Amino acid sequence: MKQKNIRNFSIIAHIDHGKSTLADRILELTDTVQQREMKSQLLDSMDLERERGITIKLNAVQLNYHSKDGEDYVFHLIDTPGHVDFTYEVSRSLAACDGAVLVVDAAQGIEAQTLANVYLALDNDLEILPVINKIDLPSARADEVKHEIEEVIGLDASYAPMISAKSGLNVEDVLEAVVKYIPAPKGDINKPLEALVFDSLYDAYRGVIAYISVKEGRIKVGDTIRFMASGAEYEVLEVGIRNPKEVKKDELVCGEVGWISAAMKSIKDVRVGDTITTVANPAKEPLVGYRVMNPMVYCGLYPIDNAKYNDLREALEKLQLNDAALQFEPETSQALGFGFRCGFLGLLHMDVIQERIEREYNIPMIATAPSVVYHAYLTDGSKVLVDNPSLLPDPQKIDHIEEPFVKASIMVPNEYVGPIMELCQKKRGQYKDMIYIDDTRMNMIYELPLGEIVFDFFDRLKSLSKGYASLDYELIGYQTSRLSKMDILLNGEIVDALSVIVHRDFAYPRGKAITEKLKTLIPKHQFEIPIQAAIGGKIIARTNIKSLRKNVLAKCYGGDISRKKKLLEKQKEGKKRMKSVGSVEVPQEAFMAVLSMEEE
Ligand SMILES: Nc1nc2c(ncn2[C@@H]2O[C@H](COP(=O)(O)OP(=O)(O)OP(=O)(O)O)[C@@H](O)[C@H]2O)c(=O)[nH]1
Repeated sequence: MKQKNIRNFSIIAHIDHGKSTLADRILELTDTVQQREMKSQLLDSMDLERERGITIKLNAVQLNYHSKDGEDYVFHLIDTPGHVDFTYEVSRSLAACDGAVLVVDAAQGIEAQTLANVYLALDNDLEILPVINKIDLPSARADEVKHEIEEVIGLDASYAPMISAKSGLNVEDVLEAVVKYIPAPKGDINKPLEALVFDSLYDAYRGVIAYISVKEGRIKVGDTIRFMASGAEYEVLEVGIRNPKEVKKDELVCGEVGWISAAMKSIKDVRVGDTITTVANPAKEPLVGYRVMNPMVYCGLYPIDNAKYNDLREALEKLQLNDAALQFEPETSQALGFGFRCGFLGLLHMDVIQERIEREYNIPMIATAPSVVYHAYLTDGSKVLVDNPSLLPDPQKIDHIEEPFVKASIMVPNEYVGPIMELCQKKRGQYKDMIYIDDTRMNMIYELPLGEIVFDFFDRLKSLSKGYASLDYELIGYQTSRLSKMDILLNGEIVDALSVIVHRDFAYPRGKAITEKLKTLIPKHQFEIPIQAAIGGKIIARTNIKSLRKNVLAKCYGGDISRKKKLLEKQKEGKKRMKSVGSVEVPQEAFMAVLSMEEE
């Protein structure tokens, strides 16, 4: 295929605006494979991949399109992850493209992730092609949304296709616009190889498969390649494309997007954003944009049953094969025993991993509340990174503490601006800017501590705005804050897994809220249990869980032994998720109590 007839693009959108639906329609419209055949082929390869323990990722599909201009085109449709946790991965996937189809819901208009994605696409110098979707909806206001795109983003939307991805209406216009407006890749086949790694996955038989976009030169079977950032060298064993089935080829040349295998053992050698070149004729400079990803959020994962400790380690190791961003190391907690401290890119990443361990590996766990990474500067001049609040050094030794801050952009209908400003203030936000999107909506810009966002910020935002607010954020750096460790004592003993780092101005209300919340979550025992919150040994809040009255079962159910059994059975069921901390049985929810608190 001539390079001028290749088009490499992604679809970008705010969540639920119809990205996947449009991608499905495009797959059907391009004659790569017949619709029915495609489905069965896809399933086949998915089964195979399941057996091998890899997740199917339709991350780069090659499609053939016969355009109305009479020419044949090859499209590479590159998928992007759909969440702010994966901004870096999204940006690398976009870097593999020359253009982006921007899908905007005709009823919802522009939202926070619409803008965030547009900025990422512009950073990568992509041509952006706006598409108005869901024009079949009665609430669609396509012309207004077009106007919004022009006003807020500054794109010419006059030629934007107006489609219904659901019914297929006008979807062909999108393909024609891709041909017309998205530029062909520019590379030179005679230059040294420069191939961008934009994704990877682990295959138990072949090792790591790297997904690449060849920007300059060519890559073929038998080449010895070098990853310019990691320095790893391998001999290429296979190259190919997906259509969506895997198809092997002899080589990939500039402008093409596909995969390579080279018996690569570790995903750490194959970093997203790295540049592949050949050892024989290396490129002088790597492609721009490579970054090492560091986890932003940490939590402890502890098996409820201590005997499952090794199973948990194996599960984490397996997940890590496919997920270079996941980090973990063993840790011990006085309260919870042996477990792992795990690092994640964000809260969604954390939830996904926790869920997979429980569902796919069947290991019931206690997860501690997520924490960000604090920088503690000690009086002796040294600096300690603290990702577990219980390990914050002795206050006497600390000179000051810094915490990560994000720039948050919150898009919200006008009527909710007041309550949301109040929320941001409560969360220690610094107001930066307010941008009018149209007559009805604003984009509020705040700087907020990441530590407050990992608390209940997002849930509060959604409930205050009846679901209408959308949020996007990016890390902007570290700032000094007046922070202290707050310990929680159950029955007089500190429970290390419940320690949190709090701002001193908020310590009292938070201490009160946490103790009250724990009171509702921890079941009654045969004895009274005091719950206390303390900072540096000083108790700042306290409450009690009253003891059970004796013989409560006997009293309620008299001699009815079967009902009593049922009740005990039920309690046992509930206990699965409990961990004995000293003499107190603590349920999983309690460790997350700090996350879901209504303050005051
Ligand atoms: N009425 C109508 N609904 C649509 C249209 N396109 C998509 N939808 C619906 O909108 C919802 C979201 O569509 P998806 O394609 O899953 O959206 P997405 O952007 O891929 O969402 P994520 O995968 O969650 O990021 C689904 O229920 C679709 O059926 C359309 O043209 N008209």
